[in-house]
Amino acid sequence: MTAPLLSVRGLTKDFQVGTVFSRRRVRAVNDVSFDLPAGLITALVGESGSGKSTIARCLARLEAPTAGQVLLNGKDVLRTERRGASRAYRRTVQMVFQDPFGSLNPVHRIEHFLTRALVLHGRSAAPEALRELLTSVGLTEDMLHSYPHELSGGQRQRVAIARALAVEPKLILADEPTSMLDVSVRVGVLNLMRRLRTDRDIAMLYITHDLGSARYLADTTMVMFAGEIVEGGDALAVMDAPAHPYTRLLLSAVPDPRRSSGYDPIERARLRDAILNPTACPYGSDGTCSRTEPVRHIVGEDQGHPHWVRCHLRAPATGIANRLLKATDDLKKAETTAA
Ligand SMILES: Nc1ncnc2c1ncn2[C@@H]1O[C@H](COP(=O)(O)OP(=O)(O)OP(=O)(O)O)[C@@H](O)[C@H]1O
Repeated sequence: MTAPLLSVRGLTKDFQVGTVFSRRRVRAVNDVSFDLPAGLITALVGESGSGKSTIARCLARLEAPTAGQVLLNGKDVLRTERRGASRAYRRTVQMVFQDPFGSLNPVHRIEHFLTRALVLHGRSAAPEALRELLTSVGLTEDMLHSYPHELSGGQRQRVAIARALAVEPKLILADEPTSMLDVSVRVGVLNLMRRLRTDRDIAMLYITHDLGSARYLADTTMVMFAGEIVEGGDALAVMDAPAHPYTRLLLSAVPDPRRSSGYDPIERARLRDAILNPTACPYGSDGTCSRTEPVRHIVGEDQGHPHWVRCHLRAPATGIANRLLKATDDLKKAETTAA
Protein backbone atom coordinates (compact mmCIF):
# COMPACT_ATOMS: atom_id res chain seq x y z
CA MET A 1 0.00 0.00 0.00
CA THR A 2 1.21 3.55 -0.84
CA ALA A 3 2.41 5.63 2.15
CA PRO A 4 -0.01 8.40 3.17
CA LEU A 5 0.78 11.85 1.90
CA LEU A 6 -1.77 13.39 4.22
CA SER A 7 -3.33 11.83 7.31
CA VAL A 8 -6.33 13.09 9.22
CA ARG A 9 -6.82 12.04 12.83
CA GLY A 10 -9.91 12.75 14.94
CA LEU A 11 -10.93 15.75 12.85
CA THR A 12 -13.92 17.53 14.39
CA LYS A 13 -15.52 20.80 13.33
CA ASP A 14 -18.29 22.64 15.17
CA PHE A 15 -20.07 25.74 13.90
CA GLN A 16 -21.98 28.22 16.05
CA VAL A 17 -25.34 29.00 14.48
CA GLY A 18 -28.39 31.07 15.41
CA THR A 19 -28.76 34.52 16.94
CA VAL A 20 -27.35 35.77 20.26
CA PHE A 21 -30.62 34.64 21.90
CA SER A 22 -30.70 31.16 20.39
CA ARG A 23 -27.09 30.26 19.86
CA ARG A 24 -26.39 26.57 19.32
CA ARG A 25 -23.63 24.37 18.04
CA VAL A 26 -23.72 22.28 14.86
CA ARG A 27 -21.19 19.46 14.69
CA ALA A 28 -20.48 19.32 10.94
CA VAL A 29 -17.63 16.79 11.21
CA ASN A 30 -17.31 14.34 14.08
CA ASP A 31 -14.04 12.59 14.93
CA VAL A 32 -13.05 11.67 11.37
CA SER A 33 -9.79 9.83 10.57
CA PHE A 34 -8.43 8.76 7.19
CA ASP A 35 -5.30 8.70 5.02
CA LEU A 36 -4.82 10.15 1.54
CA PRO A 37 -2.05 8.11 -0.13
CA ALA A 38 0.26 9.80 -2.63
CA GLY A 39 -0.81 9.47 -6.25
CA LEU A 40 -4.25 7.96 -5.60
CA ILE A 41 -7.75 9.39 -6.08
CA THR A 42 -9.92 9.07 -2.98
CA ALA A 43 -13.62 9.85 -3.39
CA LEU A 44 -15.62 11.27 -0.49
CA VAL A 45 -19.30 10.67 -1.20
CA GLY A 46 -22.43 11.57 0.72
CA GLU A 47 -25.60 13.61 0.60
CA SER A 48 -25.76 17.38 0.92
CA GLY A 49 -25.04 18.49 4.50
CA SER A 50 -23.10 15.37 5.47
CA GLY A 51 -19.92 17.40 6.04
CA LYS A 52 -17.85 16.72 2.91
CA SER A 53 -17.06 20.35 2.07
CA THR A 54 -16.22 21.11 5.68
CA ILE A 55 -13.55 18.39 5.61
CA ALA A 56 -12.12 19.84 2.36
CA ARG A 57 -12.14 23.37 3.76
CA CYS A 58 -10.36 22.20 6.93
CA LEU A 59 -7.72 20.43 4.82
CA ALA A 60 -7.34 23.52 2.62
CA ARG A 61 -6.93 25.45 5.91
CA LEU A 62 -9.86 27.73 5.04
CA GLU A 63 -11.52 26.60 8.30
CA ALA A 64 -9.81 25.88 11.59
CA PRO A 65 -10.86 22.48 12.96
CA THR A 66 -12.32 22.36 16.47
CA ALA A 67 -10.18 19.31 17.25
CA GLY A 68 -7.96 16.77 15.55
CA GLN A 69 -4.72 16.52 13.62
CA VAL A 70 -3.75 17.00 9.99
CA LEU A 71 -0.41 15.36 9.21
CA LEU A 72 1.34 16.25 5.95
CA ASN A 73 4.13 13.75 5.32
CA GLY A 74 3.90 12.92 9.03
CA LYS A 75 4.19 16.54 10.22
CA ASP A 76 1.36 17.83 12.43
CA VAL A 77 0.67 21.05 10.51
CA LEU A 78 -2.08 22.41 12.78
CA ARG A 79 0.38 22.36 15.69
CA THR A 80 3.44 23.64 13.82
CA GLU A 81 1.64 26.25 11.69
CA ARG A 82 -0.66 27.84 14.26
CA ARG A 83 -0.98 31.18 12.45
CA GLY A 84 -2.31 29.61 9.26
CA ALA A 85 -1.01 27.46 6.45
CA SER A 86 2.60 27.97 5.42
CA ARG A 87 3.40 28.70 1.79
CA ALA A 88 4.87 25.20 1.54
CA TYR A 89 1.56 23.69 2.70
CA ARG A 90 -0.42 25.79 0.21
CA ARG A 91 1.95 24.75 -2.55
CA THR A 92 1.51 21.08 -1.72
CA VAL A 93 -2.26 21.13 -1.14
CA GLN A 94 -4.45 22.99 -3.65
CA MET A 95 -8.22 23.22 -3.84
CA VAL A 96 -10.53 23.30 -6.87
CA PHE A 97 -14.05 24.54 -6.13
CA GLN A 98 -17.47 23.57 -7.40
CA ASP A 99 -18.25 26.84 -9.16
CA PRO A 100 -15.59 27.61 -11.77
CA PHE A 101 -17.15 31.01 -12.46
CA GLY A 102 -17.27 32.07 -8.81
CA SER A 103 -13.63 31.12 -8.28
CA LEU A 104 -12.35 33.24 -11.22
CA ASN A 105 -12.67 37.01 -10.84
CA PRO A 106 -14.57 38.13 -13.98
CA VAL A 107 -12.55 41.35 -14.44
CA HIS A 108 -9.29 39.51 -15.16
CA ARG A 109 -8.09 37.61 -18.22
CA ILE A 110 -7.00 33.97 -17.91
CA GLU A 111 -3.36 35.04 -18.22
CA HIS A 112 -3.71 36.96 -14.94
CA PHE A 113 -4.85 33.94 -12.88
CA LEU A 114 -2.04 31.72 -14.12
CA THR A 115 0.69 34.38 -13.91
CA ARG A 116 -0.34 35.30 -10.36
CA ALA A 117 -0.29 31.68 -9.18
CA LEU A 118 3.17 31.12 -10.70
CA VAL A 119 4.68 34.36 -9.35
CA LEU A 120 3.17 33.94 -5.85
CA HIS A 121 5.02 30.68 -5.52
CA GLY A 122 8.30 32.00 -6.94
CA ARG A 123 8.06 30.34 -10.35
CA SER A 124 8.67 31.74 -13.80
CA ALA A 125 5.61 33.10 -15.60
CA ALA A 126 7.36 33.10 -18.98
CA PRO A 127 5.11 32.56 -22.03
CA GLU A 128 6.26 28.92 -22.36
CA ALA A 129 5.23 28.22 -18.76
CA LEU A 130 1.75 29.68 -19.37
CA ARG A 131 1.43 27.76 -22.62
CA GLU A 132 2.49 24.52 -20.96
CA LEU A 133 -0.06 25.01 -18.17
CA LEU A 134 -2.92 25.60 -20.57
CA THR A 135 -2.07 22.71 -22.87
CA SER A 136 -1.68 20.37 -19.88
CA VAL A 137 -5.40 20.86 -19.16
CA GLY A 138 -6.47 20.58 -22.79
CA LEU A 139 -6.85 24.33 -23.51
CA THR A 140 -5.18 26.43 -26.19
CA GLU A 141 -2.77 29.32 -25.85
CA ASP A 142 -5.15 31.86 -27.40
CA MET A 143 -7.41 31.48 -24.33
CA LEU A 144 -4.80 33.35 -22.26
CA HIS A 145 -6.39 36.58 -23.46
CA SER A 146 -9.99 35.52 -22.76
CA TYR A 147 -12.13 36.62 -19.83
CA PRO A 148 -13.84 33.89 -17.77
CA HIS A 149 -17.29 34.73 -19.23
CA GLU A 150 -15.97 34.05 -22.72
CA LEU A 151 -15.26 30.41 -21.83
CA SER A 152 -17.64 27.51 -21.29
CA GLY A 153 -18.17 26.03 -17.81
CA GLY A 154 -15.91 23.10 -18.65
CA GLN A 155 -13.16 25.39 -19.95
CA ARG A 156 -13.39 27.57 -16.83
CA GLN A 157 -13.02 24.51 -14.61
CA ARG A 158 -9.95 23.52 -16.65
CA VAL A 159 -8.51 27.00 -16.01
CA ALA A 160 -9.14 26.53 -12.28
CA ILE A 161 -7.30 23.20 -12.47
CA ALA A 162 -4.43 24.81 -14.43
CA ARG A 163 -4.16 27.47 -11.71
CA ALA A 164 -3.90 24.73 -9.09
CA LEU A 165 -1.26 22.94 -11.21
CA ALA A 166 0.84 26.11 -11.46
CA VAL A 167 2.38 25.38 -8.05
CA GLU A 168 2.99 21.69 -8.81
CA PRO A 169 0.82 20.39 -5.96
CA LYS A 170 1.00 16.89 -4.53
CA LEU A 171 -2.66 16.90 -3.49
CA ILE A 172 -5.73 18.48 -5.08
CA LEU A 173 -8.92 18.81 -3.05
CA ALA A 174 -11.65 18.82 -5.70
CA ASP A 175 -15.01 19.82 -4.19
CA GLU A 176 -17.79 18.77 -6.59
CA PRO A 177 -15.66 19.96 -9.55
CA THR A 178 -18.09 18.71 -12.20
CA SER A 179 -21.49 19.17 -10.57
CA MET A 180 -22.13 22.54 -12.24
CA LEU A 181 -21.04 21.32 -15.67
CA ASP A 182 -23.16 19.90 -18.47
CA VAL A 183 -23.18 16.12 -18.49
CA SER A 184 -21.46 16.16 -21.89
CA VAL A 185 -18.35 17.96 -20.57
CA ARG A 186 -18.17 16.26 -17.15
CA VAL A 187 -16.45 13.20 -18.46
CA GLY A 188 -13.71 15.34 -20.05
CA VAL A 189 -12.89 16.97 -16.70
CA LEU A 190 -12.96 13.58 -14.94
CA ASN A 191 -10.57 12.18 -17.55
CA LEU A 192 -8.29 15.18 -17.06
CA MET A 193 -8.19 14.50 -13.32
CA ARG A 194 -7.39 10.87 -13.95
CA ARG A 195 -4.58 11.85 -16.33
CA LEU A 196 -3.08 14.21 -13.75
CA ARG A 197 -3.07 11.39 -11.23
CA THR A 198 -1.40 8.99 -13.64
CA ASP A 199 1.06 11.37 -15.36
CA ARG A 200 1.99 13.61 -12.44
CA ASP A 201 1.34 11.33 -9.49
CA ILE A 202 -1.00 13.90 -7.93
CA ALA A 203 -3.23 12.62 -5.12
CA MET A 204 -6.83 13.82 -5.09
CA LEU A 205 -9.69 14.02 -2.67
CA TYR A 206 -12.66 13.93 -5.03
CA ILE A 207 -15.79 15.17 -3.26
CA THR A 208 -19.07 14.30 -4.90
CA HIS A 209 -22.63 13.16 -4.39
CA ASP A 210 -22.50 11.44 -7.79
CA LEU A 211 -21.71 7.82 -7.05
CA GLY A 212 -21.36 6.92 -10.72
CA SER A 213 -18.50 9.40 -11.20
CA ALA A 214 -16.83 8.23 -7.96
CA ARG A 215 -16.91 4.66 -9.21
CA TYR A 216 -15.58 5.80 -12.59
CA LEU A 217 -12.73 7.94 -11.28
CA ALA A 218 -11.62 6.93 -7.81
CA ASP A 219 -9.18 4.33 -6.52
CA THR A 220 -10.77 4.29 -3.08
CA THR A 221 -14.05 5.65 -1.76
CA MET A 222 -15.21 6.87 1.65
CA VAL A 223 -18.88 7.33 2.46
CA MET A 224 -19.89 10.17 4.74
CA PHE A 225 -23.09 10.27 6.77
CA ALA A 226 -24.08 12.87 9.37
CA GLY A 227 -20.53 14.15 9.91
CA GLU A 228 -18.89 10.72 10.09
CA ILE A 229 -17.17 8.43 7.61
CA VAL A 230 -19.10 5.18 7.86
CA GLU A 231 -17.59 3.01 5.13
CA GLY A 232 -14.44 2.95 3.04
CA GLY A 233 -12.33 0.81 0.75
CA ASP A 234 -11.53 0.10 -2.87
CA ALA A 235 -13.94 2.19 -4.98
CA LEU A 236 -15.40 -0.76 -6.90
CA ALA A 237 -15.74 -2.89 -3.76
CA VAL A 238 -17.63 -0.18 -1.84
CA MET A 239 -19.96 0.52 -4.75
CA ASP A 240 -20.53 -3.05 -5.85
CA ALA A 241 -20.75 -4.63 -2.39
CA PRO A 242 -21.95 -1.85 -0.06
CA ALA A 243 -21.92 -2.97 3.56
CA HIS A 244 -23.41 0.07 5.31
CA PRO A 245 -27.19 0.64 5.08
CA TYR A 246 -26.60 4.30 4.21
CA THR A 247 -24.30 3.41 1.30
CA ARG A 248 -27.02 1.04 0.13
CA LEU A 249 -29.57 3.84 0.37
CA LEU A 250 -27.38 6.17 -1.66
CA LEU A 251 -26.97 3.47 -4.27
CA SER A 252 -30.70 2.86 -4.30
CA ALA A 253 -31.17 6.49 -5.33
CA VAL A 254 -29.19 5.88 -8.54
CA PRO A 255 -32.02 5.82 -11.10
CA ASP A 256 -32.97 2.36 -12.32
CA PRO A 257 -34.07 2.38 -15.97
CA ARG A 258 -35.89 -0.91 -15.41
CA ARG A 259 -38.29 0.68 -12.90
CA SER A 260 -40.79 3.33 -13.95
CA SER A 261 -40.47 5.33 -10.70
CA GLY A 262 -36.68 5.02 -10.65
CA TYR A 263 -36.73 4.52 -6.85
CA ASP A 264 -37.78 1.87 -4.44
CA PRO A 265 -40.44 3.74 -2.40
CA ILE A 266 -39.35 2.28 0.97
CA GLU A 267 -35.70 3.00 0.32
CA ARG A 268 -36.62 6.47 -0.90
CA ALA A 269 -38.59 7.22 2.30
CA ARG A 270 -35.67 6.15 4.48
CA LEU A 271 -33.24 8.18 2.38
CA ARG A 272 -35.50 11.20 2.72
CA ASP A 273 -35.59 10.75 6.50
CA ALA A 274 -31.82 10.42 6.60
CA ILE A 275 -31.37 13.63 4.61
CA LEU A 276 -34.00 15.62 6.50
CA ASN A 277 -32.67 14.47 9.85
CA PRO A 278 -28.96 14.08 9.24
CA THR A 279 -27.95 14.21 12.90
CA ALA A 280 -29.80 11.01 13.82
CA CYS A 281 -28.88 7.57 12.54
CA PRO A 282 -32.16 6.27 11.08
CA TYR A 283 -31.12 2.71 11.83
CA GLY A 284 -30.78 3.34 15.52
CA SER A 285 -34.42 4.24 16.10
CA ASP A 286 -36.11 0.92 15.33
CA GLY A 287 -34.75 -0.96 18.32
CA THR A 288 -32.66 -3.37 16.27
CA CYS A 289 -29.49 -1.37 16.72
CA SER A 290 -27.18 -1.41 19.69
CA ARG A 291 -26.83 1.92 21.49
CA THR A 292 -23.07 1.68 21.64
CA GLU A 293 -20.94 3.41 19.02
CA PRO A 294 -20.16 0.98 16.18
CA VAL A 295 -16.53 0.04 15.70
CA ARG A 296 -14.80 -0.50 12.36
CA HIS A 297 -15.32 -3.97 10.89
CA ILE A 298 -13.16 -5.18 8.03
CA VAL A 299 -15.48 -6.87 5.52
CA GLY A 300 -12.98 -7.54 2.72
CA GLU A 301 -9.86 -6.43 0.90
CA ASP A 302 -9.47 -5.42 -2.75
CA GLN A 303 -6.45 -4.07 -4.61
CA GLY A 304 -4.63 -3.90 -1.28
CA HIS A 305 -7.28 -1.62 0.28
CA PRO A 306 -9.20 -2.96 3.27
CA HIS A 307 -12.97 -2.59 2.89
CA TRP A 308 -14.31 -1.46 6.25
CA VAL A 309 -17.64 -0.39 7.69
CA ARG A 310 -18.82 1.17 10.94
CA CYS A 311 -22.34 -0.05 11.62
CA HIS A 312 -24.11 -2.55 13.85
CA LEU A 313 -26.35 -3.46 10.93
CA ARG A 314 -23.71 -4.04 8.29
CA ALA A 315 -24.96 -6.31 5.56
CA PRO A 316 -23.83 -8.23 2.49
CA ALA A 317 -24.32 -6.78 -0.99
CA THR A 318 -27.57 -6.82 -2.97
CA GLY A 319 -28.48 -6.23 -6.58
CA ILE A 320 -28.81 -2.46 -6.16
CA ALA A 321 -25.17 -2.10 -7.18
CA ASN A 322 -26.24 -3.05 -10.71
CA ARG A 323 -27.73 0.39 -11.18
CA LEU A 324 -24.39 1.94 -10.41
CA LEU A 325 -22.74 -0.34 -12.94
CA LYS A 326 -25.21 1.02 -15.48
CA ALA A 327 -24.37 4.64 -14.49
CA THR A 328 -20.65 3.93 -14.91
CA ASP A 329 -21.29 2.27 -18.27
CA ASP A 330 -23.12 5.44 -19.38
CA LEU A 331 -20.07 7.52 -18.42
CA LYS A 332 -17.81 5.18 -20.35
CA LYS A 333 -20.09 5.47 -23.39
CA ALA A 334 -19.99 9.28 -23.09
CA GLU A 335 -16.19 9.04 -22.94
CA THR A 336 -16.11 7.03 -26.19
CA THR A 337 -18.47 9.49 -27.88
CA ALA A 338 -16.43 12.49 -26.69
CA ALA A 339 -13.13 10.95 -27.91
N1 LIG B 1 -19.97 28.30 7.96
C1 LIG B 1 -20.91 27.52 8.50
N2 LIG B 1 -21.66 27.96 9.52
C2 LIG B 1 -22.60 27.19 10.08
N3 LIG B 1 -22.89 25.93 9.68
C3 LIG B 1 -22.17 25.44 8.66
C4 LIG B 1 -21.16 26.20 8.00
N4 LIG B 1 -20.61 25.43 7.02
C5 LIG B 1 -21.26 24.26 7.05
N5 LIG B 1 -22.20 24.25 8.02
C6 LIG B 1 -23.09 23.14 8.37
O1 LIG B 1 -22.29 21.98 8.49
C7 LIG B 1 -22.98 20.85 7.95
C8 LIG B 1 -22.12 20.21 6.86
O2 LIG B 1 -22.04 21.11 5.75
P1 LIG B 1 -21.10 20.82 4.47
O3 LIG B 1 -21.22 21.99 3.54
O4 LIG B 1 -19.76 20.43 4.93
O5 LIG B 1 -21.82 19.53 3.85
P2 LIG B 1 -21.65 18.89 2.41
O6 LIG B 1 -21.76 17.43 2.58
O7 LIG B 1 -20.42 19.42 1.76
O8 LIG B 1 -22.93 19.43 1.66
P3 LIG B 1 -23.02 20.23 0.27
O9 LIG B 1 -22.70 19.23 -0.79
O10 LIG B 1 -24.44 20.71 0.24
O11 LIG B 1 -22.01 21.36 0.37
C9 LIG B 1 -24.32 21.37 7.45
O12 LIG B 1 -25.27 21.14 8.47
C10 LIG B 1 -24.08 22.85 7.25
O13 LIG B 1 -25.27 23.56 7.40
